[in-house]
Amino acid sequence: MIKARGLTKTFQINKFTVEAVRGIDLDVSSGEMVGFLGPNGAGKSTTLRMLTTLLRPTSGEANIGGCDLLSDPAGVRRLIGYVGQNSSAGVEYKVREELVTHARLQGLSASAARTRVGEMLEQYDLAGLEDRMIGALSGGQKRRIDIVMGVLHRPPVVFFDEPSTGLDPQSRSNLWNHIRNLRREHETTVFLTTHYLDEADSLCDRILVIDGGRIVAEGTADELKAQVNGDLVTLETSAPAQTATAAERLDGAKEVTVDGTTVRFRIARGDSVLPGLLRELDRNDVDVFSVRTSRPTLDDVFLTVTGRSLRDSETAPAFPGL
Ligand SMILES: Nc1ncnc2c1ncn2[C@@H]1O[C@H](COP(=O)(O)OP(=O)(O)OP(=O)(O)O)[C@@H](O)[C@H]1O
Repeated sequence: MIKARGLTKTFQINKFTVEAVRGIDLDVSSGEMVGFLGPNGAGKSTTLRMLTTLLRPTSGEANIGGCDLLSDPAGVRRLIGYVGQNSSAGVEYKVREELVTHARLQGLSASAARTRVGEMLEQYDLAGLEDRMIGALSGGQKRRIDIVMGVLHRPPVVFFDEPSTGLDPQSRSNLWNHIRNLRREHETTVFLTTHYLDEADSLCDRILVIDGGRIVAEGTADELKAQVNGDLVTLETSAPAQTATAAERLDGAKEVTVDGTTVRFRIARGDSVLPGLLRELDRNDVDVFSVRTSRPTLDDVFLTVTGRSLRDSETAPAFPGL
């Protein structure tokens, strides 16, 4: 349903060149839900804007449902819905009038537009708000209006750009249910960008990790987690240096780090090696205040494939191409 080969986008700002997207290949099947995960400035929105015909690629090719991005942009637009980062709904309009106008622009007749908007308002828990001004709605309600605007015409492919940014946890989980329903009810293909690992983990069949304009990892959440070697063991002790030395001696222990009183390391089957380590520390009069083992997360995947944590990357340079 979505196919791209060698997609690139280079921006020229004065004498600087920003290589925002550096050759991306994509194959998304019909009905698949794919997450495009990466830190700020990784190239997610630029890729999305190219795939939705909002931005012309510098090179490469792509098609959506068989319609070529460059030679048939109108065909692409008929097949897609796009929910951008910023709301496109007019804040000074009433909910129903804005949505009906939007449905009419999508080619629905006046009566079909009214019927469709009524159904969507029910479905997206917006019934009763028909005559409220959009500007006076809550963040979660506005986000649901954005989604309704993106899917009113029942497109087979919907692109979401960071759908839940700025929402509280309850609104996020509510929004996720609406995104899941799109596939359940209409077999919609969903392609979404996010920097929330839990969002990608919870919603997506497949995750593409993008960093510096390139796809650096790809797979299901489980496949990606399996690339990270071992569980993360975290200990708080009275003698961190001694604890780190003991951890380093364990067969297969990796990435041993000390941070204050906290010692962390990775090892396969962390639960089974801990008793021996704790006995040794006890024999050496080291007090252990707490112990935790955790299975790899998508954050660990990001760290493994890019060498940086996704959170640290929030402060990554704005111009990775330089
Ligand atoms: N119109 C533009 N002109 C110049 N540079 C741009 C433009 N749009 C994006 N960039 C640069 O391209 C790179 C990729 O930006 P992009 O918005 O695609 O990243 P992103 O992964 O979507 O980030 P975020 O999570 O912050 O939205 C960044 O370095 C950004 O500064």
